Amino acid sequence: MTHIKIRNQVAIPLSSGNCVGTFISFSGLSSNHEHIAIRFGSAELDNPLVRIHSECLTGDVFTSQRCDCGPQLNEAIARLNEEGGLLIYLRQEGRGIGLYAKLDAYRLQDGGLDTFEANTHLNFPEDSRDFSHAAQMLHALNVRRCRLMTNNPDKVIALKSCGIEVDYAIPTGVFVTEHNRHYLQAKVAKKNHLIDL
Ligand SMILES: Nc1nc2c(ncn2[C@@H]2O[C@H](COP(=O)(O)OP(=O)(O)OP(=O)(O)O)[C@@H](O)[C@H]2O)c(=O)[nH]1
Ligand SMILES: [Zn+2]
Repeated sequence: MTHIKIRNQVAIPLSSGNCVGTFISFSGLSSNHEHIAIRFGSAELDNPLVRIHSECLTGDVFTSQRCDCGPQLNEAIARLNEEGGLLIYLRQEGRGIGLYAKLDAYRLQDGGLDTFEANTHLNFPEDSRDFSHAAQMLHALNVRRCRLMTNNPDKVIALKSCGIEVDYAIPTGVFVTEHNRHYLQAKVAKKNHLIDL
């Protein structure tokens, strides 16, 4: 594994959750993206609560109802602030295909394809994300074991294959709207997400 180190740590007050997050940048990441870790409270490093969240500009910033990213991010920040822990925010927008391609995929979804079919129709894998960067960041933070907030079994498998033990997975809330029901159903049907719809 590449040798990665903490580059800088800066405390930033956040209105969401009315808390302070310490934003941690890294040097030596084997990625061109500026992935970031945010530490809340006095996160113990033995077995911390961790949320690994992939960037979703439309959902995280603009409150898009097409997905569940915004509510999941807010839920994670609130819980991490309460209990202490780490948010690993990966800049792999659109499951790794980028924002423009995600918008192309949305158009195809409006024509009837599901969220995974739209990706393959555009000649992308169903999910291009690489969670090894999250594992590298956790290693640099001296975390070898964590309690992961996720419904996605692939994240647990990916972390374990990179030497991070997942003590147990904590399900996130289920945030269904009339606009994201089809998106959530596809995650359950095709990627075994543990969401009770
Ligand atoms: N290609 C594509 N990406 C999408 C679509 N909807 C949301 N996304 C992206 O999916 C990713 C969602 O990431 P997460 O919430 O971390 O992960 P998850 O796989 O849903 O798993 P959880 O840990 O259970 O939330 C973000 O990068 C979004 O931009 C879509 O329709 N097409
Ligand atoms: Zn989203």
